[in-house]
Amino acid sequence: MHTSDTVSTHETPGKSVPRLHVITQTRPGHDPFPSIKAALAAGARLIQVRPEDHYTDREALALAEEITDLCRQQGALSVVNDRVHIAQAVAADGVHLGADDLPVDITRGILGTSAIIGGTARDAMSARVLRRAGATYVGVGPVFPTQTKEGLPDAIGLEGLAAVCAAVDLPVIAISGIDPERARACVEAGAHGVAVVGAISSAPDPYCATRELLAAVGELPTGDRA
Ligand SMILES: Cc1ncc(COP(=O)(O)OP(=O)(O)O)c(N)n1
Ligand SMILES: Cc1nc(C(=O)O)sc1CCOP(=O)(O)O
Ligand SMILES: [Mg+2]
Repeated sequence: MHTSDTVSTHETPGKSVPRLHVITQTRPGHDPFPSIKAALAAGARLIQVRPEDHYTDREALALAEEITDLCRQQGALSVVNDRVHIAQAVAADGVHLGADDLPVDITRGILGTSAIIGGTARDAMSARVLRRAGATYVGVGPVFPTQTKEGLPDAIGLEGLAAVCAAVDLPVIAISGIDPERARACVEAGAHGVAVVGAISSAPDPYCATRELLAAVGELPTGDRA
C-alpha cells in the first residue's frame, strides 16, 4: 500500500496524536467554554480551537489563549484551526489546515518540527500529498452528513474513509457527523480517531458524551475502563 510513497512520515517529537479531537463550537449564540471544560475534565487530550470566520483576530487570540491555558492545566494539547499566527502567538501545540489555508510545508517551516500539523484530506490522493508535505495527521471527511458546517461535498462514508486509511501511514482522524457508534465504525475502518463538534457541544451532558466517545476510540484514561 505504501510502496510508491517513499518519503518518510513526519514524526512530531514527544507528541502522539490523541484519538479524540474535540472542536470548539463558535457559531453565533454558542459559548464554547462549558462543553470544552467538561470534555477536558472527562479526559479529552486534544482540543481544536476553531474560531468561525466572523471572529476577528483579536477575538480568536483571546479564545485560543484561554483554551490553550485550560489544556495545559489538564495536560491536554491544543491545536488552532486555520490561523497559524494565532497558534504561534499562544504557543499552541499545533494547527489544522485545509485546502484554503497556508500549505503544510510552509507552516512546518514557520512552526518547526515539534508542531502538530494536521491537514484536511477528502480522498487518498490529497492525503498522500499532505503526507509528503510533512503533515502529522490527516483529518478526513465529511464521513457522514453534518449539521455543523455548510458547503461540504457529499459524504464519503465508511468506504471512502477506509480507502484513505489504506493509502497513507499517517494517523487518520475522521470528521463529520460522528457519534459514539459511528466513531467505533470509523476506527474499525482504519481511522486512528475522530473529531467532533456537535456530539459534545450539543450533548445534554458533554462530560458523559466525551466519556462515551473516548471509550469508542479506545482512549479512556487508564483505570477508567470497565
Ligand atoms: C480534524 C479536522 N479535520 C478536518 C477539518 C476541516 O478543516 P478545513 O477543511 O480547513 O475546514 P474548516 O474547519 O477550516 O472550516 C478540521 N477542522 N479538523
Ligand atoms: C469543521 C468540519 N469540517 C468538516 C469536513 O468534513 O471538512 S465537517 C466539520 C464539522 C463537524 O461537526 P460535527 O461533528 O458536529 O458533525
Ligand atoms: Mg480550514
